[in-house]
Amino acid sequence: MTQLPLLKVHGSENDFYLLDRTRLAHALSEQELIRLTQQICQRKNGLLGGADGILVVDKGHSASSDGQMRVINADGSEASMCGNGLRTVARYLTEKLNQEALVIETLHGLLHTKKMPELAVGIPTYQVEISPVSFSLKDVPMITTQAEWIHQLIPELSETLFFSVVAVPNPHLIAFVEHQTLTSDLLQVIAEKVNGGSPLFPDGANVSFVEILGPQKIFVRTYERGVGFTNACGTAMSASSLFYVLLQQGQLSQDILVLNPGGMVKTRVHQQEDKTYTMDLIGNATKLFEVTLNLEDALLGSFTEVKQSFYEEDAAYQSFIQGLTKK
Ligand SMILES: N[C@@H](CCC[C@H](N)C(=O)O)C(=O)O
Repeated sequence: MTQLPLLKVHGSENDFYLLDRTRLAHALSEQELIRLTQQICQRKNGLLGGADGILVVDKGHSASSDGQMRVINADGSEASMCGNGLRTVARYLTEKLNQEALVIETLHGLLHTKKMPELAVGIPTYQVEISPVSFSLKDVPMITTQAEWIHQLIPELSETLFFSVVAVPNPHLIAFVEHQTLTSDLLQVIAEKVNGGSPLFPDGANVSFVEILGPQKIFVRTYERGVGFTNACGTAMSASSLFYVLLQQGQLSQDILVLNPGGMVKTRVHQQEDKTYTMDLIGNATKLFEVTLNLEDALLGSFTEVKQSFYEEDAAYQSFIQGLTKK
């Protein structure tokens, strides 16, 4: 019997099982990892309410990294980045290595993370770098003769919404909308087209609607590739902040308050000397519980012999988000 220790975490209630590969006696194969993710993440029949994905922590390959994060979406596909997930991995490695600033290896690069002052009492808070940012449609990919797609109609998706497309480095489609549209079914309809074999988006993409709430204050609702509706998507909130600065009234290098169905984060958009952009994403990194599974059972979708221990810290996050005003 192979024991599998997992830690359940969330960032703005975008929830994950964190799996530290360095703690495993049995090296998981890629097939086992995908199967495990598909089994435990199911919302109905998965492990203790399921999850949006698995964050796999490992030693980094690069000598300048403090560790590595891989992101497996609930459907078993691999994502190049996960902003909310990276905050929780930053916390995990910060506590493990006793080091407040880290460099974490992701599929497309080394990203800086650091422990920050708490957003509110009892809420562990971390800042992560969102980069590299590319407007090139080759990096999304989006199949069209254009090089970039900024604030333009995509008639195959909608006759009225203007979309902007970016890779940060995972792919995002962003549209600024009115409140009524934000809460309508349209986001799901469009995201299902984008992720349902669209010839324009062969790898699918994350799709977000953004409502401007006031100066430096937006609300982002996201339908994630490989997951579906999520409480929050860190890279989507960062991409939305970028277009808020480029297309609306947002200010470079100033805090933007980003509300989402799972709470809030802060972002900052920076332009570097070489004219490229990077974003800071700042928010909670909350531990929910630890659980030990029997791997063979879990691969078959059976979670009857789990051992659990709970953290109490989510209560502080829940009372914090109760007090957030959305307008
Ligand atoms: N929730 C994440 C993004 C996860 C990956 C996404 N589903 C993809 O396939 O690109 C975040 O916080 O950024």
